[in-house]
Amino acid sequence: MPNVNVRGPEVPRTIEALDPVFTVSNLSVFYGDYEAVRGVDMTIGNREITAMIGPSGCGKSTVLRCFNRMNDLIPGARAVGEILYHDENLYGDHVDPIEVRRRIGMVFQKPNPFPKSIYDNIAYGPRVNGIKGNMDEIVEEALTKAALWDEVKDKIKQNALSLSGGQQQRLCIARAIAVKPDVILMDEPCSALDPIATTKIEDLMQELTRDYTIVIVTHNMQQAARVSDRTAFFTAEVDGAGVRHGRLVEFDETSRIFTNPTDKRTEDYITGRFG
Ligand SMILES: Nc1ncnc2c1ncn2[C@@H]1O[C@H](COP(=O)(O)OP(=O)(O)OP(=O)(O)O)[C@@H](O)[C@H]1O
Repeated sequence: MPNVNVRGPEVPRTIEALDPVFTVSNLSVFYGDYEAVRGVDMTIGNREITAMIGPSGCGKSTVLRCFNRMNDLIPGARAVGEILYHDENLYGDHVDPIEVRRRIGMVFQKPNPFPKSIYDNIAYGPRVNGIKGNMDEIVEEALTKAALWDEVKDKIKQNALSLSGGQQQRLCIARAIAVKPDVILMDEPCSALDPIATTKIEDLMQELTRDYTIVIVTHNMQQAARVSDRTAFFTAEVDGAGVRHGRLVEFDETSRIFTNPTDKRTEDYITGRFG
């Protein structure tokens, strides 16, 4: 079991990350010459929910996108440092980013179903990935796991855009599940949803954590406190030249981050004094 230094500046502490899926070491991410995030060390535990919180622009989404190499698709974006995925270098020469994105799915802030039937939204990924099996069963299983089957089973050929926002987001989660991922990344998945739809997604996350590892970026601290096992608090620091860089301030079990954080900046943020 590797021990990971937690970036708790004055009093560095260590936590033991059980069975890490990702081990991030000294990760910096650039957009062109701009170093958006600097020197991140963290581990993502298997079948855990890890939340990334912090004020706007501190690099949460940037780091999240490194976990499935989505930043590769942004011209000029570059990750430096190391991310191990199950002990393998995620950015190694032999690694296929398409396969990475199948294993490590992503759900975005705004539900983005294809303008196709509910059925075809789910079936698309398995088809293009050559997943074998009875497609009807694959579709039903994914929708069931995403807690949507009962609501849509009678209108499976209907256009997905006819669903409510919350249903569309669960459809996007079902779509991610259908290609049999290992990890699901979620970038503010509830920010466009009402409280009831948000609760459904949060309940769903708790269910999904039995089978999947989840990393979520959220602006909602209560959400991080409610759903996650570990929390990473990021902030932006201004360097001598006046340039802002995202930094990971503190990473620990969620209960500790919210009750007894090590760093004053974390405390100020979670108590609402900052951000
Ligand atoms: N595609 C891009 N090109 C250039 N700069 C970018 C790009 N995406 C993000 N940045 C910059 O990187 C920094 C971190 O942005 P990022 O979106 O990761 O932060 P965040 O913490 O997720 O913010 P928010 O909470 O507002 O979504 C910001 O200064 C942002 O302007």
